[in-house]
Amino acid sequence: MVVQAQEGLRLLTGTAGAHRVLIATAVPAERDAVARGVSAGPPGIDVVAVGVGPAAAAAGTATALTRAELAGHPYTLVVSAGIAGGFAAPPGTPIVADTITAADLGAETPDGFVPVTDLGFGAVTHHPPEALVRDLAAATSATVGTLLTVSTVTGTASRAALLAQRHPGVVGEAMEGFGVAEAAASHGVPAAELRTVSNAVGPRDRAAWRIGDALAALTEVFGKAAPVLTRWSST
Ligand SMILES: O=C(O)c1cccc(C(=O)CC[C@H]2O[C@@H](n3cnc4c(=O)[nH]cnc43)[C@H](O)[C@@H]2O)c1
Repeated sequence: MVVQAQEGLRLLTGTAGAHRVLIATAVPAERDAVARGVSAGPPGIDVVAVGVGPAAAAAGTATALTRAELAGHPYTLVVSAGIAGGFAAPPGTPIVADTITAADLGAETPDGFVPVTDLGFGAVTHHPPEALVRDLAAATSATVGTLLTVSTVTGTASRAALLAQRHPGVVGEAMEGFGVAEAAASHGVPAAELRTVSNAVGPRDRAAWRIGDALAALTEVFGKAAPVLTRWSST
């Protein structure tokens, strides 16, 4: 069911209730894959496509959160979802973030990259609730680790190696997680990130992206995750 629509923003499968989950994807194909997965599960989960990149993700997520608050049925949990590049995991693998980090939010200096937090500004990392990460990983068999948010898709082996060295425990990169988490934090709502791998992070080879496999896996993963998300958002 389409609850609300505006340019580039559609909410699906929603019901009004005390506890509601907002899932934010980048593109409509990801939204539809996730919506197929959660449609057989418990009610109270909305899926919205917010656009590609951290800025679009933050704006779209904040808009959906504000609308829900004004309508008197606020969200109690937000999830960034979609496909992702994997650092070691093969295509189709589910990955869940215990750490959501903006990998390129900072300054380049002669001594290397400096995150904005070291410059005295803002945040570069969000930590989803530990119990939620554990429960999602158990339900979906996802690999747990750091999910990076980048504004530029990694396209060389040297950049991939640099990110892996800078972020021990990294499992994947995508382009929205940090924006979604920033919007959630500004509304006092916990955030998580759950994705499936479509490609290896490294030398650019768009023809090797297994988008169909990753989207099919996304549907399966969110079918398993839906009861966890609903249960967790009501505790
Ligand atoms: O072309 C299609 O049919 C299609 C269907 C679904 C999704 C797409 C995308 O291109 C989604 C872009 C989205 O994917 C994330 N992503 C995936 N791999 C990476 C990566 O290696 N590095 C960074 N981001 C990646 C990202 O969140 C994009 O927003 C196309």
